[in-house]
Amino acid sequence: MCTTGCSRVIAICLYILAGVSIVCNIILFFPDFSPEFSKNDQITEEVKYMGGFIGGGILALIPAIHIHLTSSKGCCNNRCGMFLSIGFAAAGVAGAVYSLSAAGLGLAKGPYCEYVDPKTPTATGEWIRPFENSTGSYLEDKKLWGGCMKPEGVVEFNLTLFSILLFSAGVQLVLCLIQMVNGLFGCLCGTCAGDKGAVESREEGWRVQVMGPLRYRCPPLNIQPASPPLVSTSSQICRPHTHLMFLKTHKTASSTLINMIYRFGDQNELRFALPMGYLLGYPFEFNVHRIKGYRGPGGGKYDVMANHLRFNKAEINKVMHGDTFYFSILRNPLKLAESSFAYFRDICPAFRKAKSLGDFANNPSKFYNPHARNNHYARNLLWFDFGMDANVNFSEELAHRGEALIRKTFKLILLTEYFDQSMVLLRHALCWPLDAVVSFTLNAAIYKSPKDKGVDLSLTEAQREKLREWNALDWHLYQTFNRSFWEDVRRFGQERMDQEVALLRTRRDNLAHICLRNGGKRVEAQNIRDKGLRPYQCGSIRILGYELQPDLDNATAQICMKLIRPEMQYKELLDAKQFPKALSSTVESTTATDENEPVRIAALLRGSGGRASTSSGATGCGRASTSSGATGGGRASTSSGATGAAGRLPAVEPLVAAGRLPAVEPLVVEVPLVVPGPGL
Ligand SMILES: Nc1ncnc2c1ncn2[C@@H]1O[C@H](COP(=O)(O)OS(=O)(=O)O)[C@@H](OP(=O)(O)O)[C@H]1O
Repeated sequence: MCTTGCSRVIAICLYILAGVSIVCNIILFFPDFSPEFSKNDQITEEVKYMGGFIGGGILALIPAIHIHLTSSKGCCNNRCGMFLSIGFAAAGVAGAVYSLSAAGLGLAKGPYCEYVDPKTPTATGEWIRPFENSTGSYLEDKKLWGGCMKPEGVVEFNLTLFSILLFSAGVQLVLCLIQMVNGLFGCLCGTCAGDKGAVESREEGWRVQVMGPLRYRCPPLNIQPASPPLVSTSSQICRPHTHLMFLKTHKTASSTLINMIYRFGDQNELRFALPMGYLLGYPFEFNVHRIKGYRGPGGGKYDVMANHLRFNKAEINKVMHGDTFYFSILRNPLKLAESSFAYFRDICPAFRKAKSLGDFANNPSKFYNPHARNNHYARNLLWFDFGMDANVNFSEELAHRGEALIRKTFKLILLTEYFDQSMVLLRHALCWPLDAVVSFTLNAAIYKSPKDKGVDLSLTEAQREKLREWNALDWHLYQTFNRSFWEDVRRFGQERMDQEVALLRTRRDNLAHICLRNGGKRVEAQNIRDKGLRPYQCGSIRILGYELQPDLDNATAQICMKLIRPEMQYKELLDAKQFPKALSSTVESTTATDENEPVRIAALLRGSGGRASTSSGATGCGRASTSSGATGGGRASTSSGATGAAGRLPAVEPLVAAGRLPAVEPLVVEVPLVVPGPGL
């Protein structure tokens, strides 16, 4: 029997015994079943102590109720409930001892009665406790009992009821002691329900258990967390997550990540919350009306939300499933500032006014107007993307509050600098196959090339420090989530992590060898022959892409294309798939452009060589709305004939089957998705 079952048996026994004790104690007030003797104060002190009522009754009932709750679904069927049951059981022990003592004394001293000594039957009776000093020996000599004239049969009455009380208090004592041990086991080892009943969150190392209107605080116990582990073990059976919300933070490798998410969703027919253009209302806080085709509360939930948006939990909740897995990625704010400075320089006034990143770092406030449009790219950009006010002064309290808010919702925070380790954690958290998280670095820029005049990103140590201070809220997030990240890695196992990272890298090398020209050397957009594979260019910075190996057969080309298809083209492909009738003109007519989004993608998709013109009045690199220039609703054509038509493209298995790619052991998947296997 497990701890829960044991609790149930104990609770039921305690209920019965408490009831018996209360009834016996009450009856003891009425010898000869008459109220007369109580009225005349002709009952013993032991009855008046009410050991059976208070000790064996009330003090046993309270633990019984709690112990019962630990055994049934609800508030207390968890480690915390079990821990508390130890205290309740201790109260039960105290009650039982009290009842036991009162009953023992009552038995030993005998009843109060009108007594006539049997040796002198003619004498008149007097109200005394005739056996008070007999230390219980009167119980063996029944002849003495006859001396008690009134109340009639009081010795038997006394004997029976106190014996019952004595017995039940003894059993209660044993039961409560057992529950103390059982509670300790339940607390250390978990209940049969595996703590499912509790709604738990972490707060300063204390676990808070919400129990209806009550809140229990349990001391931190040095035991494994009761919640399921973040990562699965290789032998664990798990079910792939298909409800995802990825907060696509800026300049953090989020385009590489979204490629994986697109691939997986595409492969498994997931429903995406797609933007009308390329942003879900960014930089304004997310609002459900930014989702293309949103039909109101009855329009059903989305499986995946991943495009750039400013986080707004309440709105996101309206359209995402309750079990959605929230995750995001952070980057060292200094590296992020370099990337952001280079990429957003043309649209962010604070950056534009500065001669170099170092110049900006020397005195950011000189260049920064918090009210100017697009200046959010210049300060605490991560904090801003998470939906918080990035312009407030740093304080420890604020930083911790922001951190706590993020922790409350986001199950996993990845790090750009440890991208491969992040992918291992992610794939285990999501129960995805290895191939679903193999990727090539997308959206990478080349700076400091002689051609990139004007983008000087060099920093002195003092300037670095100033930038850290300027982005203090982001710096706090990065540091704290960096710590948790490595705690997760430690829990996962460093050796296991190293093995999986090596496997992931080998897989990437294999795929690069098969798929990519020059073994995966990155190429400037205008040199990519297949115009559909040219990445979007922003401002004066060069964003690199890849070329496919020439002479790939059609099936292989289609597999490989998915890995390097730039974000916008992939989004258009998914859009065309999800809104089949909304090809070209229809898409265009139903698409409202975000106020802040420039219209530049058309040139890209038409294949103008990558660098989008800003002459259309476009104000920035915010990923424009689609246009009729999107070939076939965004179906980027390729020179190799892999058209990327809307519909499912083959996964990597054909490459494995053909012996070109080694097989890898997948996680054991409990329920296969629509299409089992790697999500390429
Ligand atoms: N796998 C991997 N590992 C490490 N770094 C990577 C990876 N993939 C992309 N990147 C770098 O991420 C930067 C682009 O970030 P985003 O794609 O998030 O940018 S965007 O906000 O969507 O425009 C960009 O950084 P910079 O080159 O410094 O600008 C990319 O090089």
